[in-house]
Amino acid sequence: MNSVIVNPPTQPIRTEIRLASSKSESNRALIINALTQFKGQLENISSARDTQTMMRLLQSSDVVADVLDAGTTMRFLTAYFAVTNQHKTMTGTPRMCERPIGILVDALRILGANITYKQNEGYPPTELNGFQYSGQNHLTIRGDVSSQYISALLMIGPMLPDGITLELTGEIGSRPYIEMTLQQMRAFGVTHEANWEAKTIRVPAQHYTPTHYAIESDWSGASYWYSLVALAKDAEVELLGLKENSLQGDSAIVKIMEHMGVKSVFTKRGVLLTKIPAEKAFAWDFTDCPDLAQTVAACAAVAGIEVTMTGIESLKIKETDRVGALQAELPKIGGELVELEQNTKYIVRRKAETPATPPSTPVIETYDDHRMAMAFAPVGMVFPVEISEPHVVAKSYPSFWDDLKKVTTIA
Ligand SMILES: O=C(O)C1=C[C@@H](OP(=O)(O)O)[C@@H](O)[C@H](O)C1
Ligand SMILES: C=C(OP(=O)(O)O)C(=O)O
Repeated sequence: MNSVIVNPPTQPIRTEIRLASSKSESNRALIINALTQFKGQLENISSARDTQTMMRLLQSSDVVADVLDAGTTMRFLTAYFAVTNQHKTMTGTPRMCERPIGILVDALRILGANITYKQNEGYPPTELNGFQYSGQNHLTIRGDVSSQYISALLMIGPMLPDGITLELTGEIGSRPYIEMTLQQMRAFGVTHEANWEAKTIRVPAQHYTPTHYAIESDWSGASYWYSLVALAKDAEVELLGLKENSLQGDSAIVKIMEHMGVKSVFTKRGVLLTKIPAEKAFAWDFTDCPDLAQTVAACAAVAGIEVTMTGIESLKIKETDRVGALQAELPKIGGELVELEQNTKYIVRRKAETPATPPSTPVIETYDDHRMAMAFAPVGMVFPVEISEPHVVAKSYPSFWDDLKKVTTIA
C-alpha cells in the first residue's frame, strides 16, 4: 500500500495496547549476549526490523553485512565485528551511507582495528580487515554527534586486554542511551565507573556473565499513543509492558505530555493514559530524548500548543533530516516549525488564522522515516490525514497500523 488514511474515531476510545518491545534495549542485549558466546537467554526481543536485522547479521557468515537503515545495528556491529576480528564489509541503505561513522572508526582504529572506507571518508560502506590490539585504550571522543558510537565502544570495552576509558568532549547528547548501555552491561555482570562531571567512563577488562534478560516495551513507540490521547476528544488507553523506572530516556514523554493534556498512572501491567487540561505553551530540551521531537511537534501543531524546542541538533543526521521533514510537512496540518536561533532553538506552533480542519485531506510524506509516519498518524484523531509509505513503521514498530486499527478506521 502506498498510503493509508487515518480517520477520526466515531466512538470514545477505551483500549489496551501491548506495545512492541524496545529496539534499543534489544540491540544492546543481542550484542552483549553475542559477547557471552550466545549463552544467555533473551526474553521479549523486538520484532522491529532493526533488531531482526541485528539478529540475522550476528548469525550470518556472509562477508557483507547490510544493516539497511538501522543506525544502532551499523554502529554496534562495526565495533563488535572489529574487536572480534571478523572481516566484514559494513553497508546499508543510501541514507545509511550518508550517516556519519568517522568518530567511531577513528576510535576503533586507535584501539587497533584495521578499517577502510570504500566510498567516502567518514561514512559507510566500510571494510573491516582485522584487529590487533594497540595497547592504547584511553580514548577522547565527541559526545555531541551520536551516543551510539559511545555505546558501541562501551559494550566491547570489557573484552579488551586493559578495558577501555572514554573521555567525552562537548555536550553529551542522548545520555540516557549511554546509561542504558551501562545498565544492561551491569545486568550481564560487567562493572564500570562513570564520572559525569568529568565526562569519563571506565570499563575494566572483565567477562560478561550469561544472563536471562527481559526487554521492556518501547517508550518511543508509546509516545504516539500519548499524542493520540492528547488529540482525541475522549480517550483512555492502557499501554502494557512499560515500567515507571525505565532504562529508556524516552519515558520523558510522561512529563512532556503532562503539559500537553495526558495524565499517566502506572498500573501493574503498564501505564494508563487519561486526558487532563493542556497548557498553552511550554519549553522542552530534547537533548536526552531526540526521538520524541517529531511526536511532540505534530501533536503541538494540531493541539495549538506552542512548544519551544531545544536540543534537536542531532535530528539532521537521523533516518532523514527530521528538522527539514517537519518544516515541510507541518504546514499541511496547519502548523509550523520556526528556527529562533540557528540550529539550537526552534518553536513549533499552529499557524495564525488556520482553519481547524484543512480544506482537503493532507498527504504527509514520510521520507523513509518511521517516526514521520507514526508522529503524524495521531493527527487523524482530529481530521482525516493521509500517510505516505506506511510500511516505514517496520523499522521500530511493525504492528503500529494494526494497533491503531483497534481505535479508529484506517483506509
Ligand atoms: O542508542 C540507541 O539505541 C539510540 C540512540 C539515539 O541516537 P543518537 O545517539 O544518535 O542520538 C536514538 O536517536 C536512536 O533512535 C537510538
Ligand atoms: C534514530 C533512530 O534510529 P537509528 O539511529 O538507530 O537508525 C530512530 O529510531 O529514531
